[in-house]
Amino acid sequence: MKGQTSGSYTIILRLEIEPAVPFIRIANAVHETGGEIAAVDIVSKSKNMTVRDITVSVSNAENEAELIESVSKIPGIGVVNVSDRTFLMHLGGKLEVHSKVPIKNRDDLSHVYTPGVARVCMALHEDPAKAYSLTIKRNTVAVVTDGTAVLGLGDIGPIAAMPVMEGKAMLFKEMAGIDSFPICLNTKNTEEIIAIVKSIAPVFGGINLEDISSPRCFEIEERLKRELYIPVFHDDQHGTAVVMLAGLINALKIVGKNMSDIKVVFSGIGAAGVACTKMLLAAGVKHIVGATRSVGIVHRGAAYDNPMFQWYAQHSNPDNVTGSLSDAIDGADVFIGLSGPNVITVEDLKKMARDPIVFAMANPTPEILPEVAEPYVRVMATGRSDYPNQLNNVLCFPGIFRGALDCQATAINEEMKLAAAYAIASIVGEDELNEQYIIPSVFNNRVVETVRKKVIEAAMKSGVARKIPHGFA
Ligand SMILES: NC(=O)c1ccc[n+]([C@@H]2O[C@H](COP(=O)([O-])OP(=O)(O)OC[C@H]3O[C@@H](n4cnc5c(N)ncnc54)[C@H](O)[C@@H]3O)[C@@H](O)[C@H]2O)c1
Ligand SMILES: O=C(O)C[C@H](O)C(=O)O
Ligand SMILES: [Mg+2]
Repeated sequence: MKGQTSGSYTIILRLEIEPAVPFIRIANAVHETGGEIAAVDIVSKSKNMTVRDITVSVSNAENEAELIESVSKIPGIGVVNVSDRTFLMHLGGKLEVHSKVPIKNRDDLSHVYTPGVARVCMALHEDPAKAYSLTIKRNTVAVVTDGTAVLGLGDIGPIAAMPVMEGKAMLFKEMAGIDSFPICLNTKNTEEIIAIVKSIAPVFGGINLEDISSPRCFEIEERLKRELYIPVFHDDQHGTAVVMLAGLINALKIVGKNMSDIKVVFSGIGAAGVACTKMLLAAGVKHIVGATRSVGIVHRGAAYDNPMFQWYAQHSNPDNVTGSLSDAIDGADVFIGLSGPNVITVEDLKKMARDPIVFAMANPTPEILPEVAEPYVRVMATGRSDYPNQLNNVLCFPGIFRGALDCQATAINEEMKLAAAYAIASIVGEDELNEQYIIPSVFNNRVVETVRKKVIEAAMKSGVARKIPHGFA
């Protein structure tokens, strides 16, 4: 099946090629099945045979199978092996632990371990606050999941969640120098998760909850925030809301509309959808309508099992309309997707108000693909790195935790989140802003530093900072 290829789905075909076979035969077979050749390398060459590695971008698994079959049918070609670049990058996992102090001799050992270590233990026993200077606590964050809402893949369990959590830990380190590691829990029980996180908290300077499904995620976070004295932050709620608001602040400048006048439609009222709705209400949006696959448009008068839907009905949908997502989208200025793949169509987009803004943020497959939506929208964004305007919580969590850890904040509060959103939005200058550039790149090295600075200022102002970092008065 032909489709849009993606840099994130790349296979390497190792081929034995007889001398009589012209390379164009292979190139044609790849092209005709919708693949794109990214690189060609020679592995070995003899009189009778050349072995080459052909790196090809494909669109999906079906496309991959079709392409391999087509190439293997060419007379004089043997497919030796097919490897997947993404899988290769996961071999052995993506993280390891390094020690900061060399242990070369007995003397070193006697300081970092028995007997010297005992004196440090007793100093901490007398004053546990010294953990911030004498242990890894001040720079270490736990990435905690139960594997119930992994990206848009749903409840795939704690083991299958590992690659995402290792990825988050890598991003903490690479972007903000924060040490973190994945804690994937084999329980979905709210009380058990709360108890486990509280029990492991002594090691950590902060807790990043990740991919825990709603509505359990709301209670887990609320309770941990109340019962722990370190920042607890559910990334899918607040990281997403911060980045979405940053993107919307800039997108509205392009279309010349105000927060207070727009109608925003949400697909997905889970962790991310609810937090983004709360963020927009705080930013002055008055007309929000939310819909989910299970209950359609959430409205007053209906009885919902999910307590968050009751809250949502009270705080949205001013005209109390009923129906499906497709009904909700009529006349909307902004669509925000935090649900699942391909839930809206071009027909839905055609019903939107002038200059539609579409944030299709479900991962890995958005609510509508940019190449399908683009002719009908003014500003398009997704959560992915292979399209312009990547609205992904990675723009927030490294910087917001960097700031919180550096001032030893007891919490990450509303003021800090709002400050982070405006900080991210401000990185795109007025002269740079355009439909394809509403949000800075994840690789823009000003993001983490700008967010950190604004978050520390907000933490100090709102009274949650326990330490004033250098350069802040
Ligand atoms: N871009 C980002 O930074 C970012 C951040 C967080 C979440 N997300 C994406 O948002 C989505 C929801 O995440 P969450 O943490 O809120 O999960 P969640 O489990 O808390 O909520 C999921 C919500 O989406 C709805 N939904 C799920 N699949 C659907 C489908 N196929 N069609 C219609 N509705 C569907 C559910 O009914 C529910 O309301 C995921 O796809 C996730 O990848 C993106
Ligand atoms: O992991 C991501 O890419 C973003 C977000 O946390 C998600 O769950 O989709
Ligand atoms: Mg997530």
